[in-house]
Amino acid sequence: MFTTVHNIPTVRATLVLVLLATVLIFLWKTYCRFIQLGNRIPGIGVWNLTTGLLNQMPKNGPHVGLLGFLMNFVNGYHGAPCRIWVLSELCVILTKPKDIEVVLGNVKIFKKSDHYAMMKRLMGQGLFTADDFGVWRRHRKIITPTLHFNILKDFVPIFFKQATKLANKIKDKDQVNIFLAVGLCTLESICNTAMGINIFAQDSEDSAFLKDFYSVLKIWHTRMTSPWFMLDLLFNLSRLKSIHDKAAERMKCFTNEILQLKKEKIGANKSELAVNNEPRSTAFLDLMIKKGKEVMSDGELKDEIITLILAGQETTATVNSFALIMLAYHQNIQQKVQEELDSIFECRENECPTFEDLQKMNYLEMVIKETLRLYPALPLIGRTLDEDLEVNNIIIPAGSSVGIFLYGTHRDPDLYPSPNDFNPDNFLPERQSKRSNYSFVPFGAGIRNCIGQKYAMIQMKTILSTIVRRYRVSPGNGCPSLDNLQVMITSSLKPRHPINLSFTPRR
Ligand code: HEM
Repeated sequence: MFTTVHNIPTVRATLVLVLLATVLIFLWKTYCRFIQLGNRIPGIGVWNLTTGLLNQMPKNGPHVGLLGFLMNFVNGYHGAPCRIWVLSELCVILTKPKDIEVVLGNVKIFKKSDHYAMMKRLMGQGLFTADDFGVWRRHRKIITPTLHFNILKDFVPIFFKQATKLANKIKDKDQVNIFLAVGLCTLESICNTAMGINIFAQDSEDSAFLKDFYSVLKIWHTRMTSPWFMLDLLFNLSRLKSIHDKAAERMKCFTNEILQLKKEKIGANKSELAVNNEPRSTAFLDLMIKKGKEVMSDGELKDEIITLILAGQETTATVNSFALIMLAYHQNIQQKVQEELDSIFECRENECPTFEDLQKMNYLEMVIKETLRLYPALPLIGRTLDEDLEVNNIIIPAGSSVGIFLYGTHRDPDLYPSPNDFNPDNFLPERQSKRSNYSFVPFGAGIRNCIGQKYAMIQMKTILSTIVRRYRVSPGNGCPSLDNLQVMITSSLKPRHPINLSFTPRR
């Protein structure tokens, strides 16, 4: 009897030890399997994040930094799936349409990869970075109708007003830093349409929201171009973190103020929901408050508005700017765009396009698509796998990240002849129909595809047509030939150096 009582703690300790050993053996076996499967995929390992990665990032050539590294890397494997071990993390890069389809066409692959963590600090559970399927699905259901064609139609005069402001600013300048000028125009457009307010970004660069917005983007840029800051640990110890977090907090407070103002107006039963005397009863925020009263909390609404602003501003600024650069360097293509616009508008000089006018801009649409092919605003998208996945006879183990390098896909010579040349004819209907849907994925694909693609196309057509109707665009100083154009990944795709363009009035 005495012996048995005395032995109980020993038996318990033994059981705990056995359990612990079993768990450890299980984890070890899983990890060994993860490493074995990872090593079966052709590729490289990066064991030294600072100099190891930096040495492999090209400083010269058309694609620099991480973008250049990825281009060289996938070309080395002729587009077949290839892996990079970054310390103990496994990332498999895909570029071929049939491989991309396996990932983006699979509704179960929902989670974004870790490289979205930086954006998640600001966007939280907003659609772009959400990792909770239930929250994402509920929000997507509420937001999708707010981007319906009938609502987007009403945005054309807003885009036109901002494009005209941009066109007027250009008039007085000899050289225009195109990314800066277009970025302010798309920021104002998205604040107008998402929140129903003006931040006067194009009138004065003093707006607090504008400064915080650019401060956040600059820090994202620094993180994407400095491998040591990609590590959360080092970033969190740096001064940049507090600058980032303070700017992000102020942006959230600003959004919250707008939200509360609008809610008060709805509470007071005022039909006019505008702030800043801007009549915008169709802004996304208004629609989400009205529709999602029961289902979206204030925190969720804030995340979604910040998400729409960040996801909608940078991307459209990038594509509009690259499209103008391409037109400047391809005068024959610009001529064709101008002829198309002249035939649509005839003598309606400087009038706002109607929605029907936009539908007739077929050649401009091909120019935009070709720009999206060569310069996709988001060149790399990623997912985390919860389960093993077979791609092209290779097993990618659960726990890995999959990077879809769509910049590489869009420049694959098997899909596009002379892939680095700017040729809108690539999007003639007969050529397009011969390619897989997954050979052109600037807006992603599958359940997490871009919710703003129709918005983007309408906004880009309005802005570009407004500028090209008024001006002949040509290369500015400092970038005499396209051979000097170097692009890189920051938060989105950007030229390495500022690009200036000149604008000569047509009439
Ligand atoms: C030329 C412009 C644009 C491009 C190239 C673009 C590209 C993309 C891509 C590639 C994705 C998928 C990301 C992934 O799979 O991880 C995406 C998602 C998203 N985009 Fe866009 N986008 C553009 C414009 C916009 C605009 C104007 C808005 C909002 C008004 C917007 C809002 C979003 C949102 C909310 C998501 C996340 C959707 C979800 O996960 O449910 N985008 N975009």
